[in-house]
Amino acid sequence: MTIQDIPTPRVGLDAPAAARSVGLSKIYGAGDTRVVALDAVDVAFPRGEFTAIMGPSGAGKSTLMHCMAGLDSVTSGQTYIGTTELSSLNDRQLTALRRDEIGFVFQAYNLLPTLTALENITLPMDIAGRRPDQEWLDRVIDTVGLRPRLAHRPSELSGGQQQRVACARALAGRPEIVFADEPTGNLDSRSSADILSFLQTSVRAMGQTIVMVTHDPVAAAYADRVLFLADGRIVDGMSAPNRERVLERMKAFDAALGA
Ligand SMILES: Nc1ncnc2c1ncn2[C@@H]1O[C@H](COP(=O)(O)OP(=O)(O)OP(=O)(O)O)[C@@H](O)[C@H]1O
Repeated sequence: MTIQDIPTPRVGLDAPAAARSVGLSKIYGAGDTRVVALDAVDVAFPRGEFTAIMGPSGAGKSTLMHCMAGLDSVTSGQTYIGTTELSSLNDRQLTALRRDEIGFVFQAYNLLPTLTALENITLPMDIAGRRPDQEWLDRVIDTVGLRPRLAHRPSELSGGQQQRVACARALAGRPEIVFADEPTGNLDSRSSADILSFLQTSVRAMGQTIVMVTHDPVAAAYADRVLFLADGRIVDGMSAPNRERVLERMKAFDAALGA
């Protein structure tokens, strides 16, 4: 595989993207400790699509998500959620945008231990003073299969159930986009499959946009497309992935990088 074979993801205002970046670079440190974590990345995440981001450790996957979500500042370039350019916002506006437009799912579920599952799910809306859309909330709760557990606190739930609460919380406010950083990283295969099916259903049946970082070809196969990152650049892409093709591509990729 050569760099010329690599399809460049389409970036343009004509394609409605839930989020996109233009020339996004992120440099940590300076001098001897300088690390180019992202190197002029152009990427677009179209609405209603489930994108998996893969690549070796240190490739810049988490940095890309954090910059796209306004959790980390960029060194140069622009990031957009919908049509809003994040650097144009002040801190208060950025906090509101993160709360209202973005859902997050992290490996550590970040649930509040004193709240019930339902209270955790609706917490972002409660903080924002927004009433949940009950029909949508019911749909999310039923899709995630948590109705019998809504009154339970996180400590009374299994890891898989806690992650489902985290997913439901991310989706409950109908955000423009959900960023999930290894959402199934520490779950058994059955719980992982449940979570991934739920994320996939939320995209296919409810039109959600999801970006998920994963190391797992099985998880990536639930996505509509996989983007491969290496050394802070998007170096490859794959539509309609399946486990075998993703594994093959990862091997080819390792060989090319090792060459
Ligand atoms: N706060 C920071 N200060 C300095 N360097 C950082 C910081 N955060 C990340 N880096 C560096 O930026 C690069 C990209 O890191 P990032 O966490 O985005 O990679 P990743 O692809 O998510 O890796 P992994 O799969 O191991 O989680 C790495 O070389 C990392 O060491």
